[in-house]
Amino acid sequence: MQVPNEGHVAALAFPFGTHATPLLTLVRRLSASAPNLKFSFINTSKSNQKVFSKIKPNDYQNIKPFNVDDGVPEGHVFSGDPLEAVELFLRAMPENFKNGLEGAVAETGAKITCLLTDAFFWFGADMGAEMGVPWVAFWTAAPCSISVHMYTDVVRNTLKGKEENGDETLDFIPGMSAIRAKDLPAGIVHGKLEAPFNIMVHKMGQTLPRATALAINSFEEINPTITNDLKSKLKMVLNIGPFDLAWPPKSFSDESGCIPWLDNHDKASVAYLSFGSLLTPQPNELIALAEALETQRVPFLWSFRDSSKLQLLEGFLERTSTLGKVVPWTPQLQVLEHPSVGVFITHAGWNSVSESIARGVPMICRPFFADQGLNSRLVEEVWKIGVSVEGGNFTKSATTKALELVFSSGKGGEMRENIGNLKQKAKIAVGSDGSSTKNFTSLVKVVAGCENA
Ligand SMILES: O=c1ccn([C@@H]2O[C@H](COP(=O)(O)OP(=O)(O)O[C@H]3O[C@H](CO)[C@@H](O)[C@H](O)[C@H]3O)[C@@H](O)[C@H]2O)c(=O)[nH]1
Repeated sequence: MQVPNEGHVAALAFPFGTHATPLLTLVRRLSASAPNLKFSFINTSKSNQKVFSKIKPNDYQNIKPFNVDDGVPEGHVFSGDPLEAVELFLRAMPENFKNGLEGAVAETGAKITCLLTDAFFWFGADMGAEMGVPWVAFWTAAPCSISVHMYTDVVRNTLKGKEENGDETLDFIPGMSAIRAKDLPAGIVHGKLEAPFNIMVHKMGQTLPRATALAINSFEEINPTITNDLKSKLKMVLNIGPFDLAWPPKSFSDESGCIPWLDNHDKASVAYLSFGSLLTPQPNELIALAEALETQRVPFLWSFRDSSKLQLLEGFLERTSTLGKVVPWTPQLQVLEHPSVGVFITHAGWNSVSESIARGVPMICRPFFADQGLNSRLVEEVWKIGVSVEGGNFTKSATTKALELVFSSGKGGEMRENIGNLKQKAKIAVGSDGSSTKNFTSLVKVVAGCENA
């Protein structure tokens, strides 16, 4: 493919959760495929520091980070509500990004030729149109979750007056017959529909048909019906993942010694626990989870990010010091790759689910918010590669039951077989002739402005 000598791609990042990291991964891959193009990565200073600190300067030579206002007023004291920082940022949008774009143009001396944004940023459609450049939206989660945001009005109209216990299924949407109203993210039929975040994702669903392309960190074969339906509604749908299989990181750090610890365990015997970059379960759930692990004598490796809550596990930590290992952060990809890991106890954030699929590890899901309920339902009911904790939260009995199911029942064997098959499909998708590889080539053409080349 001939890539033009000029071009300046501006990437606009959502600075919360695991959003900016996959966008930067994508930008790095694009810049490796189109080294003649300039890339500006526009994000808050805090998030830029975090995501760029994980990579070496050599790995982003033609990518320049630019900082934008995070919307936090001077001297602001946070209340402790995790959504507060998000809402302040949403209020600062899109003006902060407009300033960021101006700064990127002024400093590089190159006008923008393509706008690549987190799909949340519905205003990318107008910005792209004003600049006369393509708007490429990037969805960091599964095809299923973008689909529910596209169908929000249909779901609201169809379920109006019917929603009693949340068991109504979305069988009126292609590929969604297993999804129940109660699996949906808040803001579609339940929760505060007028909350700023929910307004943003609603607008996103309405605006995406204007995007030149939608790139997704997934692969077509995982939900072909949903992907085909999206293709019928959008100009170009490009599943280009799973990223961690397509472009595995070159190195990793294991400061807490997780891998040597796993080396000392039997095949498929360990439960790995992590709840992503944002969450820690409530104290009663942490205690119930710990009790189940201890009683079942399941060796465990626990990524426990909020050290202030560790005191809740006093006693347990001492009693289980030879059974388990609790660390502040793990090299998750390498952990899931390790043959000793037999199950992943997860909040079902999309990156975690996708990484577990790509490494063939069945899951026990305890979803909290956003797309996590949908992902858990897909894991349990559609792909049959794991189970959700009964009753929706960790109790000792529900966790014990889930552990027994995965480790000691025939169903656990079926889950391992099913996830092995899905893993193979993922590998084929990112192989030289696979669907994700071909889609990525199409994306490079769009971003480089030579989609007809
Ligand atoms: O000890 C750890 C814990 C996590 N991770 C990594 O952190 C990421 C966590 O991502 P994810 O599982 O998606 O969780 P969140 O950080 O909670 O992700 C937010 O963003 C996701 C993508 O949009 C959504 O699916 C989630 O619901 C939302 O909470 C993964 O890549 C993990 O490999 C580590 O490397 N080590």
